[in-house]
Amino acid sequence: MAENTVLSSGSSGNSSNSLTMTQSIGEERLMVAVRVRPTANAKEEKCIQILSKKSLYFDDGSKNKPKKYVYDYVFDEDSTQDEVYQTTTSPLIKDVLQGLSAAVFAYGATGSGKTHTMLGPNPKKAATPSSELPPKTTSKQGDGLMVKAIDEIFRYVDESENPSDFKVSISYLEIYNELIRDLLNPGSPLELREDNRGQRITVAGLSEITAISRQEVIQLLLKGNKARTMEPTAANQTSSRSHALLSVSVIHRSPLGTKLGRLFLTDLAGSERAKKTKNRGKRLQEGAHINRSLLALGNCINALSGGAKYVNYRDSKLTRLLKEALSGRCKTVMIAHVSPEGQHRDETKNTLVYADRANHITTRLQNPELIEETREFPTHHYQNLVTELREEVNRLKSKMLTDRPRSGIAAMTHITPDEQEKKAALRYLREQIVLTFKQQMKLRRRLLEAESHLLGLELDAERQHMVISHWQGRMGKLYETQNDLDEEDSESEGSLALKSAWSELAAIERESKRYKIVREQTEQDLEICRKKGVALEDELPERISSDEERELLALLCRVHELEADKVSLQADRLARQAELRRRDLQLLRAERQRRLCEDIISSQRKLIEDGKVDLPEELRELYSLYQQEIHASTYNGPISSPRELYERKLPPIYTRGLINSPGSSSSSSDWSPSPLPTSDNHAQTAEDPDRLMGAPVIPRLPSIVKGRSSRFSGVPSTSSED
Ligand SMILES: Nc1ncnc2c1ncn2[C@@H]1O[C@H](COP(=O)(O)OP(=O)(O)OP(=O)(O)O)[C@@H](O)[C@H]1O
Repeated sequence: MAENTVLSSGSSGNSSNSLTMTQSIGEERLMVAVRVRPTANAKEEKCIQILSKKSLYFDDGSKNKPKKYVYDYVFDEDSTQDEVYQTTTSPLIKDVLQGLSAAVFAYGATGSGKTHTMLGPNPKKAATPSSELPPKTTSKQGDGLMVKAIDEIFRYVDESENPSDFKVSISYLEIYNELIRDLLNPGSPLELREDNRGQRITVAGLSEITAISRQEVIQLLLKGNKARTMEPTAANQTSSRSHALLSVSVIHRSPLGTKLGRLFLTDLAGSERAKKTKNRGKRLQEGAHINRSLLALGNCINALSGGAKYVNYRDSKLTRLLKEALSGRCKTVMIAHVSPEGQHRDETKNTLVYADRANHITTRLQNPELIEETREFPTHHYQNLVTELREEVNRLKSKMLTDRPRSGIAAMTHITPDEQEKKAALRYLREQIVLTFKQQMKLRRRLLEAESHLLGLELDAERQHMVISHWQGRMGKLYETQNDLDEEDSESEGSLALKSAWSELAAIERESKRYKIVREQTEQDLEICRKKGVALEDELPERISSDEERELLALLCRVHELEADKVSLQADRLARQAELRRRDLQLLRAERQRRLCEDIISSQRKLIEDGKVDLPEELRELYSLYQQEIHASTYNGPISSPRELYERKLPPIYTRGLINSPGSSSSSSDWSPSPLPTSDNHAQTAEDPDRLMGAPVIPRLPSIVKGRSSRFSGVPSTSSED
């Protein structure tokens, strides 16, 4: 399935990659607000006294004077949801719509009010039901920040000149016991992945659902909240046992380019003390996981606020996901939550200290990114499908549970002709439904295969383009089409390779066209088949009145379940394959760049030696190091200095391609690189320079790519071995 980037502004999860606009527009301090929740017991002694809208006193219960803490904002017990939203989150919405990333996270001990702030007083009813609100109306007072933010984004989009230029999508996940679960499409735990530089964190298979209205997003949010792990504990009747991360992406297309802005809203689970929460067994284990990840977060905050060069984000999934929000290209707000009662003094102190440290963290803001829609594997189609199927399963299951049939024996003893006819009709219906599903499965498989094949063809085409530009570079001439080349009538190695690449390209294009038609046709067939399935399901009896009907529903459930699992597995497999192919291509590019670098170095070397320029020592060393890297196999025995390595042990950098390159009057016979190595290697080297540098032809293809070259019949492969 798709790999959706979470708190990383480097790329969108669904279909976009960042382009080059990464100019920094300055550092931005992480904004910290503290919200004090209302006291449960007014008579109880308090450990917090609010001084102003930015400061408070904390009394640690000792004889020491209360300590003053200053933050960007302090919200007192009477603060409203609206006030908190307007101050902390609303200013970020404009940035997100301009293409920036922003994050808000709620921090605090268990029961301190994080979920209340993020989701409202009743998280499982996340928002005022949409039916009660006209489409353009803002959320109600009690709604949490998540709903209010979504509301504002859609208000902006709806009021813009061209609402269709915007695309809003969301993903919602929870981290429970160090496992990542998709809240919009609950299933097995998802994997975290990061690119090879550890910069971009993605969640493989996380659904990212595009929504067209506020109502739709809020429905999704509600669905996610229902799926979230919440349990009563002694400290909080509705304790969130997981960290929840909602990501809202806004893509804005304009004549100037496409911008991607993202808002990340995080409701962290609360830190807790086993003694206080009186948790046992499963709850205790959850608490341990929660505390461990929050400890990791605390360590990151400590390191970042202290200006540490190295910050360890790897200790928990939470910190890996929050990395971008804490240190990356993101405007970030932390809302720390505290309870004012004296009995929560220790937790409150911890939170205030963390919040104080977080106040010193800075993030690097960047100009809005222009993004380019790239050829990501199109998994959203499958994710939606899986979601639909799972919803259907739930609907059918709940129908089976609520509708009790008459006893089977009773039904058997009194079968009337009318009932017999009904049974036969039901059997027929069952056969038809199964048949339609089989057909749908077949079509979906064909569609997936067509998508995968098309993706492979695109990569093949890119490979051929690389081959073409490689040879064009070597021959010093641009051939726009194969015709240009035909006119030349040359039989040189380069011309032949170019001709072959152009003809492969033409074959790939033909094949792509053919598969696009197949894909279109399959999509149409699938739609017809799907409608037929829906019509058949409509014929199902309204209420279950017999065991046969119950069995039929059970069968349907099973078919849907199998289908959902299958589609999700297939999509996952194809996405992985696509990723492997993409990596193959990256390897090819790197290899090609390496060869170009070798050519450049050889060329410069030749100039230096022809001109009898005395080499500076550093350059000699660099040559030696370079040669040692590339030709480690030619190294034979210890050496005392880099100079010796350069002069005595290693052959020169020298390629046949260079000699034949345009603009070079030299040939292998008239340029004898000097100083030549004195070792035995040299004899071989002079005779066969390609032994050293590899043949200056088409880059070597990794085996996976090679294996796929027979994708279309009659077209020769162009790997280096050809
Ligand atoms: N500002 C507030 N106004 C009114 N009620 C609040 C406020 N903050 C919290 N509460 C109430 O206190 C209770 C605990 O709050 P909440 O569930 O939000 O805590 P939490 O920090 O998310 O806890 P946990 O980490 O255990 O999930 C809830 O019943 C909530 O409605």
